[in-house]
Amino acid sequence: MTAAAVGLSHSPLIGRNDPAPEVLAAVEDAVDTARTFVRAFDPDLVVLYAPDHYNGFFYREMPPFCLGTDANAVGDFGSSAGPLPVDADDARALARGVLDRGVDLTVSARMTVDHGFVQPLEVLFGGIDEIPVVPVFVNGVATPLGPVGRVRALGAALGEAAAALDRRVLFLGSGGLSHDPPVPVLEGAPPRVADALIDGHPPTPEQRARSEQRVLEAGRDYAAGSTTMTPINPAWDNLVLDTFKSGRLTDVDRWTVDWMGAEGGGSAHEVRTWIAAFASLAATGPYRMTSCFYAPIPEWIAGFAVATAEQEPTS
Ligand SMILES: O=C(O)/C=C/c1cccc(O)c1O
Ligand SMILES: [Fe+2]
Repeated sequence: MTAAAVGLSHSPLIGRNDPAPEVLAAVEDAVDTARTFVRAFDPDLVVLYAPDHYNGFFYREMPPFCLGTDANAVGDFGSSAGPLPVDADDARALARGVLDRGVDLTVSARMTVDHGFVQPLEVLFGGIDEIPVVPVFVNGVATPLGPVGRVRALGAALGEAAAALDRRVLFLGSGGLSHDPPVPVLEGAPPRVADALIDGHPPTPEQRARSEQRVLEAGRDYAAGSTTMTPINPAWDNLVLDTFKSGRLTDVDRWTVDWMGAEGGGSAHEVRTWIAAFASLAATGPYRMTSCFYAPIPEWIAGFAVATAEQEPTS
């Protein structure tokens, strides 16, 4: 088995509320580097760790992690809708492997996913149906959140399980780093919002348009410096990236949920997907980061990063 990892921030505001042309050009360069890396690695399976934004997972049952043996994208914010090409046999084998290693994993035979899963597939592969995937939801939005060390344990267990497959596996983490978009919060929500967060009534097109407009306006406020949300925190983002670069992944076991939220805002927990992806790669042997780009991009409400990593060659 051969493995590599990519971490990639997502934002539904890409293409809708863009930063200055020179920032956009730097992002495009970095994403191009990641695309070239992925093309050269030539994966035949992507294990995709991503969060959800109350499109597929709700408080009626909110698992910390969930692996899909089948998945369908809702098409929020203009992202692609429809089925993901899930490799169900590999998905089942990986689920068994994770459970055998003592990590309690929920399995879904009909997972619903949103832009968190779709955007990295579109950006790196040109669409959602270009490569077999195993989608793994990692809750990074809905509190309460469990210990960060359990996310590392999930990633490590899945990496060990993947090592038994005769595959070229790309572990892909979607989200982060510091950012605080207006994602609804159950605690203190008015009854209509609370019902939607618990039961997940599919929004009408008008409701979806209104909530997407709210995110767009939040991006404009962020860029104008008039936001009341937690600002992007480049110092914290660089600490997080340095942790992945150094390979000292056990450091994350000391990261608390409160500390992450205070430093990086309500959606900084999306970086859990990166932790899982790098822990999976680390479980296959020593790795090295081959590229790492970072820019604070308030227009996208994103401490935006893209990083690639490969296994150290064995001598
Ligand atoms: O409202 C949502 O569903 C999410 C918005 C968002 C905005 C910026 C960065 C992100 O990671 C997001 O998910
Ligand atoms: Fe997100």
